[in-house]
Amino acid sequence: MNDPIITINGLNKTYEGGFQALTHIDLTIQRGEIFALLGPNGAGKTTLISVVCGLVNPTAGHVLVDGFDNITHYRQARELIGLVPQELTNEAFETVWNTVSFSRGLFGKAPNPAHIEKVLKSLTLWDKRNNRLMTLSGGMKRRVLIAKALSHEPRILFLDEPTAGVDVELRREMWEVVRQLCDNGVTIILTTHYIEEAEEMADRIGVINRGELVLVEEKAALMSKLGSKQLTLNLHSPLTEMPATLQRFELSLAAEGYELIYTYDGSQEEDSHAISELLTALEREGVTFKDLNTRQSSLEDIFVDLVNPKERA
Ligand SMILES: Nc1ncnc2c1ncn2[C@@H]1O[C@H](COP(=O)(O)OP(=O)(O)OP(=O)(O)O)[C@@H](O)[C@H]1O
Repeated sequence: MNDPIITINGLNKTYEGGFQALTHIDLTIQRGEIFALLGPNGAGKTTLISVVCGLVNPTAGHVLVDGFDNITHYRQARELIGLVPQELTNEAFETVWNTVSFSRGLFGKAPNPAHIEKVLKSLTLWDKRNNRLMTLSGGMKRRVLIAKALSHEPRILFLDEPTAGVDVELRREMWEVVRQLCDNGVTIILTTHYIEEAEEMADRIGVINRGELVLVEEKAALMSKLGSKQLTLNLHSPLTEMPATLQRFELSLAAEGYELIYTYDGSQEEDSHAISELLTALEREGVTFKDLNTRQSSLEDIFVDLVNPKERA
């Protein structure tokens, strides 16, 4: 698939005061995908989407939105984008219908009640269309923000931390809404610091840390790399070095020699043979253990390694 809808080239952002929030970001978003931008607090996620949406000026670099430069052709580029901000900023006394219709007007689009109706129905807000926003639950308020962002029929939707601070049920509901939008042909870019959210939702994942994009990969490829497993044996007595007869196995020592760690590809048939061979070799060598456990590496391991490499060293 190579049908870019957003192309970001050499983007830098230094805020007044000298803080560099983005460092040379190159990124292409494909039409129709769900792209998750994953990063810890303060990594630069909001800055990046604000630059792409034309709300913050870059210090250097370019952004093309479906071929339109987002500065020289701001209006055309912006019209293609819907942005769901992080904070709930709704007009408390306004009705759902009026708020969403008004948002459409802000883009200079002629009223289109049929479109507003479709959006409200798709977000199960139709029954609430005459309710004032202050009377809605938190989940409904979030859906109103999405409805506002979709009111002018954008082809790309940015969701900035769509599920920050919401409960599990509402998170699942938001995921479902996002999936449906994607099924309707809207390209989705969401920021999150929940690994689970990126894992659940995204076709591709980009990891941003301290203003740098440190990884961009198809989720499926990333997950297949995560197949590796670790078997940890807690030894009775520590090993100071690896016995020669064990060197053919992929072993390492930890916890001052009290832990023997065997790393293997959990998806292979041969692995089970290798494990029994290892256990036999240990017995011959007189290496005994009091406990053992296995674990599978996760996206979280990769994320922690990328974002904080020293922590796990
Ligand atoms: N207007 C500004 N002036 C100066 N520094 C700013 C400004 N806006 C953001 N920053 C700084 O830029 C860095 C990146 O902020 P940004 O909001 O983009 O991060 P984020 O990844 O979205 O974080 P979070 O997950 O907490 O929302 C932070 O260190 C922040 O303090």
